[in-house]
Amino acid sequence: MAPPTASSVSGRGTAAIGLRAVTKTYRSGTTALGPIDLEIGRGEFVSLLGPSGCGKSTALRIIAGLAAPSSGRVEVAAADGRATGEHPIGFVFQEPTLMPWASVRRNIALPLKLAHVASAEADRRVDEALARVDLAEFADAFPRELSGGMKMRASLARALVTRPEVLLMDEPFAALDEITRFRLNDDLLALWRDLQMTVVFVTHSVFESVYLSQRVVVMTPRPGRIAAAFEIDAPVARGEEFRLSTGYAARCRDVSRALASASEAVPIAAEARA
Ligand SMILES: Nc1ncnc2c1ncn2[C@@H]1O[C@H](COP(=O)(O)OP(=O)(O)OP(=O)(O)O)[C@@H](O)[C@H]1O
Repeated sequence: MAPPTASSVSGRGTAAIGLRAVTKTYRSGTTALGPIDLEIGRGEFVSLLGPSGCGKSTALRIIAGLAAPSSGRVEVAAADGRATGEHPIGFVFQEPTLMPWASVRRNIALPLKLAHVASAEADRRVDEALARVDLAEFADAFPRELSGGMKMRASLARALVTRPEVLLMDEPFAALDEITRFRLNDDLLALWRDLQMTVVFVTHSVFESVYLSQRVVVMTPRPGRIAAAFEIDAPVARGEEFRLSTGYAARCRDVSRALASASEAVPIAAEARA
């Protein structure tokens, strides 16, 4: 596994992430991605939306430095002066991937333990992360004692404990029921505003992408390219009122149409070959 990339994009204004003509072809011969050019501003909330298998996770893994691009360049800006155990990038996966034999507290502390953070400081930061995701009361519980939504909160806390500037989320709420998903959407937006992180959020859901994002990037089927991008020019503070508004419905319709037309743009023969 390649170490996470955190080279500077200084000189590009407020960009946090830059993908320049990035492609990815796996050793199996599958071309998953690109070329993709994408710039994401510091503090921006961007969703990558596309059909299954279009390369969304691949793009996220490349940004995280968990996979290398086959060609092109990836730049992730990171402020200098990080303390031990801090990391510019946090990653939340679709599965909470908690250690079943360890308490919530020990699961969240894991990245700090791996970074040899002193235990008093680690305890302080774990407490802070637990409070942020509203799990303080469950610090000593084991994952099997948590609901799906709580497991995902624990997974989110584990990503926050390293105080990332960029949070990458790969369909984190896809397996949750709708009520829990809505609640976590709102909690995530509150965290994003409070912590002023840059968030890149992968989802299949048009509704979720429009609700959460400042910008929705629509991808084509594999190999994933950018088919369209939509600025969601709604107030940063969203909620039930936004979800029920005609503006929200209209934006969802536009994004949905773009997604459908991006999918139709791929010739059947090319699809069959891919
Ligand atoms: N490690 C790998 N080796 C070979 N092929 C891979 C690997 N990872 C992903 N792929 C292939 O690359 C393509 C894109 O996969 P990726 O997981 O990035 O898509 P996705 O848009 O995130 O899909 P989904 O929405 O279903 O999670 C798929 O065809 C997948 O089979």
